[in-house]
Amino acid sequence: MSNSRCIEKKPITKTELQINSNRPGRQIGIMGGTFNPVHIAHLVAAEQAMTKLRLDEVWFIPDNIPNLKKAPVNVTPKDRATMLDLATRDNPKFRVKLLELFRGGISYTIDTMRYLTEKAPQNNYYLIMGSDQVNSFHRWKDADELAKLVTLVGIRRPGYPQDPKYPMIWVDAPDIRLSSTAIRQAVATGTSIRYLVPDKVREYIEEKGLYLD
Ligand SMILES: Nc1ncnc2c1ncn2[C@@H]1O[C@H](COP(=O)(O)OP(=O)(O)OP(=O)(O)O)[C@@H](O)[C@H]1O
Ligand SMILES: O=C(O)c1ccc[n+]([C@@H]2O[C@H](COP(=O)([O-])O)[C@@H](O)[C@H]2O)c1
Repeated sequence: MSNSRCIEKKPITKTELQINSNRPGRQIGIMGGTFNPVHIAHLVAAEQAMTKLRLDEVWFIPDNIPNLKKAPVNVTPKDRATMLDLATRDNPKFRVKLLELFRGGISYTIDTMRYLTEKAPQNNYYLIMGSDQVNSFHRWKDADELAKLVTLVGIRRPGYPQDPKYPMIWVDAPDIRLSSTAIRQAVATGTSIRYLVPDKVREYIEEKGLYLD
């Protein structure tokens, strides 16, 4: 299978559904993010990539300090990880991995993927990202090496035209115009976030009084 194949906007065909069925090893999707907080677009992107690419699991990996954006304020890494756990618990194929939080410092995806590929070289890794990240991927640390270690998977994100500079697979998923920033702003202004995040995440945000200022 070629990495440069583009399945964007086309109906999924039988061949595409079988895309990974004969690749040896386990097929693991990696969904990295700050998840401040996790919202439904993260979950939809992961589920669509997992089912359409026939992945065995998706591992959600919250970053500690993000490289190219402002570090989260007024929320602890534990809060972000707990919300991720609450959001993914009912899906047996979704896993939360805290290795970037334990590693500390700025989270570079290359460090994570070097570690994972050394630890389990039999696995094939698929780095799932929205088109905002696709467009800035060339600025990531050691992007050339990273693009060789993993298969890059893009999910279209409203407001961010697709402009890939690296070969990748596009997975067609429903457009959801939503961001963690919008969730935080909604809470701060007293607007409902019901249905924008899983109920348990909303309850956690309310109980802990997160994002009120
Ligand atoms: N609405 C969306 N559609 C598709 N992909 C998304 C969407 N929101 C986030 N993603 C993707 O999910 C991953 C993690 O994103 P992140 O945790 O930074 O969320 P965010 O909503 O972009 O946060 P913030 O608003 O705080 O920057 C990234 O690859 C991002 O591109
Ligand atoms: O490794 C890098 O240089 C790098 C630069 C920007 C983003 N990332 C990763 O991309 C994922 C989404 O990032 P963000 O900023 O949208 O939360 C998250 O796992 C980040 O660690 C990684």
